[in-house]
Amino acid sequence: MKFIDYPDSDMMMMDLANVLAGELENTLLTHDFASFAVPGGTTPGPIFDVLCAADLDWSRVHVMLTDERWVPETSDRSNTRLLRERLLTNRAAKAVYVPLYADAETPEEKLSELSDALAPELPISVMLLGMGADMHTASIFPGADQLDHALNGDDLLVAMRAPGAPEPRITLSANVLRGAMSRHLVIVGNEKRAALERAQGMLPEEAPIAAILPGTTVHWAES
Ligand SMILES: O=C1O[C@H](COP(=O)(O)O)[C@@H](O)[C@H](O)[C@H]1O
Repeated sequence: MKFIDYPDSDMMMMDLANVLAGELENTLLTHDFASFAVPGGTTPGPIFDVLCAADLDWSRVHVMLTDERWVPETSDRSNTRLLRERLLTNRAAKAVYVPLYADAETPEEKLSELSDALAPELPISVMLLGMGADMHTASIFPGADQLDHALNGDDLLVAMRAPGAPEPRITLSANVLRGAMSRHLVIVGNEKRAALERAQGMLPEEAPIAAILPGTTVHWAES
């Protein structure tokens, strides 16, 4: 794991957006398309605001979420909504979007359909992850009903429910996350830094982020 400590989060978001744009550009030099996985939640919005204006051939960038909350796009909790409002806009409006949500009561009903659409996009070319203070990443939560399946199974996508998540989730499995050619984790604040430090001495069953850390570049700013 490589750890980069930034003077402030504005600088971090700007720098990281440029790093991600550079990696996508490099991928497009040698591949027909680049697959790009990003988190939802409260952290990545400012990165998306910069990245969406990057001068890239976005029509060859396939954007997907690392995980989704099983709520319609009209909900404030929808990660898809965040993406549409802040990443898939400006120049990046030309990107191909690979959904992790479809209209159904439960994620299980759409798992096989969404997995089939995801398979041709793998391995992920460039990935950005987030992390909660409880050490979950994507939607792989400590205490989740399908934790072992998400950490150790071969499926691409896993549907799960967890005490720390107010709604059902769908998440890329640890296997898919670890397969990404380039892996970045972005976190802000001392609470998450301390959680990350603790996670390094823990099993993935207690601290799911630990399953993805080897080979990942961590970007951190205090505030
Ligand atoms: O629920 C989620 O949480 C994590 C962390 O979110 P943050 O608000 O603490 O940045 C996020 O990475 C994940 O995509 C999201 O669904």
